[in-house]
Amino acid sequence: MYNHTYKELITKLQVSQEDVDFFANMPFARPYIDNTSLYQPVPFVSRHDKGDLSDKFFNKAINSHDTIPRALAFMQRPGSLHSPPTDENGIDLSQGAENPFFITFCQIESGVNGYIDTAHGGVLAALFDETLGLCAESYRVFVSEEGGHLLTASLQVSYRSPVRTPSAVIIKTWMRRKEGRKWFLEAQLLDQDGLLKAEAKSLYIGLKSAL
Ligand SMILES: CCCCCCCCCC(=O)SCCNC(=O)CCNC(=O)[C@H](O)C(C)(C)COP(=O)(O)OP(=O)(O)OC[C@H]1O[C@@H](n2cnc3c(N)ncnc32)[C@H](O)[C@@H]1OP(=O)(O)O
Repeated sequence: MYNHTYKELITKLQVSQEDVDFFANMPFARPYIDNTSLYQPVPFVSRHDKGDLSDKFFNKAINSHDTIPRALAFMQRPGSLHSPPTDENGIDLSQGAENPFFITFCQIESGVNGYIDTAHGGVLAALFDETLGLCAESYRVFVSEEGGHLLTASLQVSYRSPVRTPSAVIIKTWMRRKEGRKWFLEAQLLDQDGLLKAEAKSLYIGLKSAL
């Protein structure tokens, strides 16, 4: 999977100041970038070239001026999240659409179009999968402190309204519940005006042994 652990990568890689400055000009992103925010910018690990053949889809194929030139990730500041409150079904009550655990902002250009001026649904599914995967990995590392990599077992996307290009979007992701090796997560993709564009539900499964 990687020659480094996710914890090493998210701790050591740098957040691009250019990406922060780019999204800081957008009103819908500013509350997350503000110093008083409950969120902190974290490296979008899969956008970084690690000198090997991992993450090529995100750090090369869709990392160009006419595809997805900018992507910026945020995570809830760790601290109050250990042993988060759960209900009788194991649902994490500390997270949801109003208080997602992991967020990404993406600038989407016409190089990922399907129809004219419209982002391809497969690319939106990939953005969901990656952000949900990073959410699950970050939760695993910083909250539940468990070992073992997670793989996508299923991803269900509901497309509510076309995503126009070029445009900037926010993808909010959160942990729903955990059952043994099975991690259930949810997500929303919204435009700059806060309109819901797509929703997703995913299942990640912790590997029994290393890849
Ligand atoms: C590190 C930073 C990067 C983070 C971002 C990453 C995001 C992108 C991640 C990916 O895109 S990964 C690539 C796409 N995914 C794959 O290639 C996974 C291919 N599938 C597999 O390798 C295996 O099917 C898998 C590891 C997911 C599960 O195999 P296991 O042998 O470990 O599972 P097992 O068959 O023992 O099932 C365990 C439980 O999960 C359930 N399950 C397994 N697959 C399922 C499925 N597809 N849908 C629903 N349930 C499923 C299964 O029923 C069972 O439930 P119960 O415990 O309740 O009985």
